[in-house]
Amino acid sequence: MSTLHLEGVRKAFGATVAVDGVDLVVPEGSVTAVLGPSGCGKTTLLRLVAGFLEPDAGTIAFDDRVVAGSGRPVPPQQRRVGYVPQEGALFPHLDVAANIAFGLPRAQRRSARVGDLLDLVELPAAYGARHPHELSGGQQQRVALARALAPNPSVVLLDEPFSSLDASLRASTGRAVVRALHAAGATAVLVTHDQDEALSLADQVAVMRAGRLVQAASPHVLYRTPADADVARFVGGAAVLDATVRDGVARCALGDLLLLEPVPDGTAEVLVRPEQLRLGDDGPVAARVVEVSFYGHDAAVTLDVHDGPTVVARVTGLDAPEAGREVGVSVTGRVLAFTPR
Ligand SMILES: Nc1ncnc2c1ncn2[C@@H]1O[C@H](COP(=O)(O)OP(=O)(O)OP(=O)(O)O)[C@@H](O)[C@H]1O
Repeated sequence: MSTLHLEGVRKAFGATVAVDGVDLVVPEGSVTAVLGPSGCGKTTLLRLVAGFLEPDAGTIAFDDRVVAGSGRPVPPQQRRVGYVPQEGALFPHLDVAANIAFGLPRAQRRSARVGDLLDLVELPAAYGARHPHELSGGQQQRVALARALAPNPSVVLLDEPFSSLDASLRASTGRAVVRALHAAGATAVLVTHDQDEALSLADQVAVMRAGRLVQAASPHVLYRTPADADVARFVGGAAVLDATVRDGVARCALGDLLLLEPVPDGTAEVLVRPEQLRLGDDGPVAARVVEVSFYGHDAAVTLDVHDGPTVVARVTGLDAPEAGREVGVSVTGRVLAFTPR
């Protein structure tokens, strides 16, 4: 496996700049999720790494081996890239073992490697004799990963691999796939527009917007210190409130809040996450509960702050108030402020 380096990578289709000067490093043996809304350039980025497209500018390298951007590009079949598409694209007429072995040199096709790969993706060896239509969608995606890992690729690329699965299968398949990637020591890029998937599965999340890479960081850092208010809103629930900052304190509709990182005095926007809001009778800010989405383990409570905006609090299911109630709101922990650009 290799460390993947992208430097100044650009790709336009006519007047549409799909990928606009992207710099990104995916360290060897780690998983990076590329996260962004539809049309922001995620798939184009993946296709550039795979070699299905050539960049207009910039370089792509696997360790110090430049595969695009300097002289003749290395063709896809010589890049040693494993590709897992949205729906497994398994060969329906071949059994699972033959599907996995397809990517191996002929001499190795009957070796124990197929069994090892089934084991790696946590499927029983007996499944080798099944055909794809005898597997669930999640199992098919695991086979697709096993096939991609079979020839020991330098980099594994996964293009929205769980999007066709229902919610419960998506989470468990995602975890199994990431365990298999880590066990194989794979360097992987996972494209997704699902923030929960990106935060819960990846070592690094790279957020794209309109072709540009806006921030690449660990899930924890991204959630806690997003680069700007738009990233904050895109990654997790967020209330972004107008504020006035003075001496490290932001005054806003939710009271006087301490800042996580200093910003200059003056106008700013502050980020308050739903789980930072506490509801009770004695909170300093008065609000009315307008809606409660109850999920059992927790609940999303929509609040109309008196003389202020509508915000959402996330509380444990046991603490969920009833709609129509008047509550007092307080904010726990420090908040991040963004100054106007
Ligand atoms: N072959 C192409 N010809 C022309 N325009 C293209 C081509 N491929 C992509 N684009 C455009 O480039 C932009 C980025 O597309 P891309 O498929 O990379 O986005 P995406 O983030 O993967 O979107 P989605 O989540 O919907 O798959 C879009 O505006 C798209 O219309």
